[in-house]
Amino acid sequence: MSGPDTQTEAHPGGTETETVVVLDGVTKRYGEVTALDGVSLSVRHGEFFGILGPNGAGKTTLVEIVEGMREADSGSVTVLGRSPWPRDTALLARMGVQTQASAFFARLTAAEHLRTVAALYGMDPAVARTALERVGLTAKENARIDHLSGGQRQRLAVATALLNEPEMIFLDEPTAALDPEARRELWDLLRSLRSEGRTIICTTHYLDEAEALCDRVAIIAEGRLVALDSPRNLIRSLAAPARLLLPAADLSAKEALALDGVDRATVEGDELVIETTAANRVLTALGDLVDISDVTVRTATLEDAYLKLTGTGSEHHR
Ligand SMILES: Nc1ncnc2c1ncn2[C@@H]1O[C@H](COP(=O)(O)OP(=O)(O)OP(=O)(O)O)[C@@H](O)[C@H]1O
Repeated sequence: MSGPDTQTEAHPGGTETETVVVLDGVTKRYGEVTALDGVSLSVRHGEFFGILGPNGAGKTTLVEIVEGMREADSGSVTVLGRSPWPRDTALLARMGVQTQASAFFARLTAAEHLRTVAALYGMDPAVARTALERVGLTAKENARIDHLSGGQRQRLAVATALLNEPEMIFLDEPTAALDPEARRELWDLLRSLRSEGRTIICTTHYLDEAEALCDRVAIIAEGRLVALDSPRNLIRSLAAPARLLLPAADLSAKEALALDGVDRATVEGDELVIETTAANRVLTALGDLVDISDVTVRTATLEDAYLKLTGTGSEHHR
């Protein structure tokens, strides 16, 4: 369905996808600092779109311009077919912005907090109940916010973005400071929001999160868009090698290097680390030489791609 508020984008396969956000040459300066430097990108309807980048890269500035909270110095911005600046209340009603957990009314209960936020935005306070149900917090509706766990508080933060049943949701580091179990539970919730057909724009510092959730990821460094693709394509386009790990006692680096397809072989502690872009071929060859159950395969991750693109860190981490 292509309504009057959306634009369509032709794809090589011939299909057309609705585009809900279009940025063209967006630049933003704060005095001497160029926070965004000619960023052009588009976000498709219904996608989970990640924005990644080192601290100070310009992510918040980018999201705030899309939300209509900041004005770009130059370039054009279209959201759901409209300009977000100057603030457009009809557009705001179609967006949900996750409030930061630190912005909560800490002494209120979860339900009171949501009713207060709803009232602030002129919504019926009854929407609080639906939002609490949606994030699985009904049992905690009467619990004070300062008595909630970190995961419950983050769910409440997501609930604030759902009060107006928005078409687009903006999330800002939704799983910051959560333990692994709480993160995974929140990921399930976020996936279910996406499966309802909502478009989600999410900043994160966690590469595993982007890999697990995002359809596409924009990587921003020093105000510029350095990559935009699916996590899988980003990993593939950089041809980051897979690493095969096995006990150093099983095979020497020299023997490994003699195998077809091995790019590098180094001993790290008591492990032999083999790098290859032909993991299947090398594994087959290793099967004749060592007990294959001793071999651990680590395929390239978004983190490999990210470190290469942003020029930070070591390429040889695991
Ligand atoms: N209101 C402001 N006034 C002046 N400089 C600002 C302002 N907001 C951001 N900046 C600067 O603009 C640049 C981009 O900041 P921004 O907050 O957009 O980055 P970010 O990628 O969101 O960073 P982080 O991951 O640390 O939140 C930084 O150099 C920052 O110091």
